[in-house]
Amino acid sequence: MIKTALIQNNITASKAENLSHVKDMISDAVRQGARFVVLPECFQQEYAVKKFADNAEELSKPGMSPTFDMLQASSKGITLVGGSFIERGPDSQLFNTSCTFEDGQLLGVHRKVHLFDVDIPGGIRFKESSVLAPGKEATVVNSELLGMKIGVGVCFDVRFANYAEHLRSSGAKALVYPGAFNLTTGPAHWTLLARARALDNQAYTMLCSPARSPTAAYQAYGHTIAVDPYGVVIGELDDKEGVLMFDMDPAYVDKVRAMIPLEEKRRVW
Ligand SMILES: NC(=O)CCC(=O)C(=O)O
Repeated sequence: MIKTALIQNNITASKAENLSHVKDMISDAVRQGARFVVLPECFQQEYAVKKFADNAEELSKPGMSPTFDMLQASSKGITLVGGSFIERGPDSQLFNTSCTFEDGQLLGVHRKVHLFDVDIPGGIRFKESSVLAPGKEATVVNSELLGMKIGVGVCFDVRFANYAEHLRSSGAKALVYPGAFNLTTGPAHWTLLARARALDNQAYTMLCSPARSPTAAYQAYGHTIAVDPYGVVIGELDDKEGVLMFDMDPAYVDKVRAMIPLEEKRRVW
């Protein structure tokens, strides 16, 4: 069994304060036995197009990313999907980037592939692509500590069934999406998408959101959720700060895949 903690943190206007707070939340979860920890999308800054460039950090230069450094230091003895933060890439392009660490080592870097561009009258308008560039790679990391492969996407990536299918066919037994849905699409689609990705791929599926901040321009939906490979919701938070802890059993993935052998039956059209 893998004790897993999905952290749903409050976000303030101070990046330094957010980093220190999340560092403490990770330490608490580890003290409670967590071996696998997941953080939300943009866990250290407000999710707002106008604020992306000011908060961007370069990964390529040692010491240039306080977020990278905090995540690396916090991953001692555990596996950590470090939510996401805005990365300034080698050509000054900005990416919404998720770094996964294991015991101080960087396991993988996922740059959000599908950017969140929507226009829902009376609901929400958002255009990530006005400032961010899309990543090009799918990301599956091989965790030695957990003895399994984990597929990583960021938020809007969860809407694309073919992306999740690619992660599963690359060996992932768990699909992890740091995310920050909103009050329009959250109630409509968040739980449905988590269950759909889990059921289609017979994989543990986790969507990890920041808590809702009533004063922020972008109201995150919260509702961090974990679903098992049979499509059953293991647990879901409300919109307040909290930690969702549960046990993940990689053998249960094999069991579900053996009981309902979708891979064997799959036909390509
Ligand atoms: N941060 C995001 O990608 C938000 C995605 C979202 O809210 C959606 O409805 O999709």
